[in-house]
Amino acid sequence: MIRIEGQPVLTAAEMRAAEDAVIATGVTVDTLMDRAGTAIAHAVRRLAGSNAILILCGPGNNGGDGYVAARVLAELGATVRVAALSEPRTDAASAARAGWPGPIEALAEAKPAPVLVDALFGTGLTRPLNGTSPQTPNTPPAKAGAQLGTAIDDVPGSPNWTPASAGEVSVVERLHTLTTAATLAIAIDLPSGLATDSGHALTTPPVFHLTLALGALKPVHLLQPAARYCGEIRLLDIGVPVTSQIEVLKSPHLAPPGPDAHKYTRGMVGVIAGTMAGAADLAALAAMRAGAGYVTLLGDSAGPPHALVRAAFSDHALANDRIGALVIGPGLGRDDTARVRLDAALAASHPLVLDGDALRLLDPDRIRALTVPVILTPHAGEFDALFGRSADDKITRARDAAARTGAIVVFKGADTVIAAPDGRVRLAPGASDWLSTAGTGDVLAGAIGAMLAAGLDPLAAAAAGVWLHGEAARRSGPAFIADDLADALRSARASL
Ligand SMILES: NC(=O)C1=CN([C@@H]2O[C@H](COP(=O)(O)OP(=O)(O)OC[C@H]3O[C@@H](n4cnc5c(N)ncnc54)[C@H](O)[C@@H]3O)[C@@H](O)[C@H]2O)[C@@H](O)CC1
Ligand SMILES: Nc1ncnc2c1ncn2[C@@H]1O[C@H](COP(=O)(O)OP(=O)(O)O)[C@@H](O)[C@H]1O
Ligand SMILES: [K+]
Repeated sequence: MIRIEGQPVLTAAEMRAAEDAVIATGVTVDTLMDRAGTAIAHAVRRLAGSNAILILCGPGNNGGDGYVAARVLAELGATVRVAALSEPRTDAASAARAGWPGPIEALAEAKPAPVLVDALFGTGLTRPLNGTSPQTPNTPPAKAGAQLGTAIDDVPGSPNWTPASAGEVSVVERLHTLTTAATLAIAIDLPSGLATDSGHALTTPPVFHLTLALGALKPVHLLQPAARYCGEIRLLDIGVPVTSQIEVLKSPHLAPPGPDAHKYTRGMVGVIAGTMAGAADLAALAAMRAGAGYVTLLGDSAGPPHALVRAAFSDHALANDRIGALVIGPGLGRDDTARVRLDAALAASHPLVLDGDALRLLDPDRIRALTVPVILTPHAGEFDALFGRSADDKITRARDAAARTGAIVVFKGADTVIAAPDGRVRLAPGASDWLSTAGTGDVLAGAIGAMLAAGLDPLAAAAAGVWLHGEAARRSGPAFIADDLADALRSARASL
């Protein structure tokens, strides 16, 4: 089981193409399935210990993986049962089923086991399991068992399919019941019911403890709301080479200061204050705690820390050519003073982190015209205001916005997506939900400013800032405030 940091992320079609490329070299689908099932069996064996295992197998190759895993688990001495939704519909899955020597129970009647393995549907699922229309994006997890529908013997989308009537047992209901009854619930490739590429739930699955991704991570493992059904995610190698412009965020390489360092070599950050001084203070504090050598706050502000160099806002102060990054937007306001300060900041030729109100005062064309490196850090509301609303997935939207503006776009949220104009993307694995408190975005802007001023290239700076921010939140536990988060950047940095 491989940890996910830094791993490439592939869409369902890209994964199929990667598999096809291997198949074109003479490796059979059955061999790939055998590798997947064997890797699953060894992972499940390690996790399950001596507990009994129930594997639910669907009609496609995800189900095929389940049959192979069952056979190998039995060979390893595990207590394992298999329950099937229907007959296999692919040759490879049929062969895998034929290789399972034990009985096959009907899903409708299967009794729970302490360890539940969901091999019902994987990347092939394109329709809701219950035949209803897809859920709206970003619907939070519903209560287990909330979506009912598919009859065991009828497969949605098939000519004979009809919605379940009273008395019939639905696939989704069985999946919820058996998963909830298990002490360990493991999804194969992805929880059945989720769409692979968009992060949407086609049908609400139960929440799993662990998902074993086969061959590569997929967007479903990182985008919300899908990611929160996956639990912990581990990758299994199935011998299929994969590359992608999209990667999971990984811990940055940040060198500590050397003996020849001084405050300016570590990076000078300018933070421009506005109507809400606290927000700029937080960004400045965060830049300091993330490791900047010198942070100056331009505008009205008071109070600690004493290490923060405060100065009145002026074109002269802005012209300091030691400034390696300018952060503008947190608490800036949208009044005439804000506009004047923003104009001056854009004219000052320093690399820019544009956040909060600065994003409300700008349009994509004006950002595109800038000749300095630019990092945008919109939350969903700011993103919609700047780029318009869209039904596209979050990766596509962030990429399009980066291409349109020529800037690095950090599209924030519980699933932060970082996109570069050349198409490279970094996906942050689920950060603490306690980040949903005022001021944490200001802290992120400051942390990214510190990374940019330290000389990292803009994509690396954005990625390092998001990583430090997420790690600081993890270390802060529950109910922290943005001030605590800024302070915790220090221990996040120390952990590297
Ligand atoms: N292609 C390959 O070479 C490999 C694929 N692997 C596995 O194969 C999976 C993908 O296999 P498949 O493409 O067969 O897809 P799935 O196993 O996800 O199942 C899709 C099957 O269900 C049907 N279906 C789609 N939507 C449905 C719905 N709403 N209700 C009922 N049936 C529905 C489809 O017609 C198809 O028969 C991966 O997730 C992975 O687990 C692995 O075995 C590794 C090798
Ligand atoms: N539920 C959540 N889980 C993880 N991270 C979150 C969640 N909600 C918000 N965040 C993160 O917290 C920060 C909030 O930023 P923002 O909305 O700009 O807040 P503010 O303007 O109050 O500073 C972003 O970095 C975002 O990615
Ligand atoms: K599955």
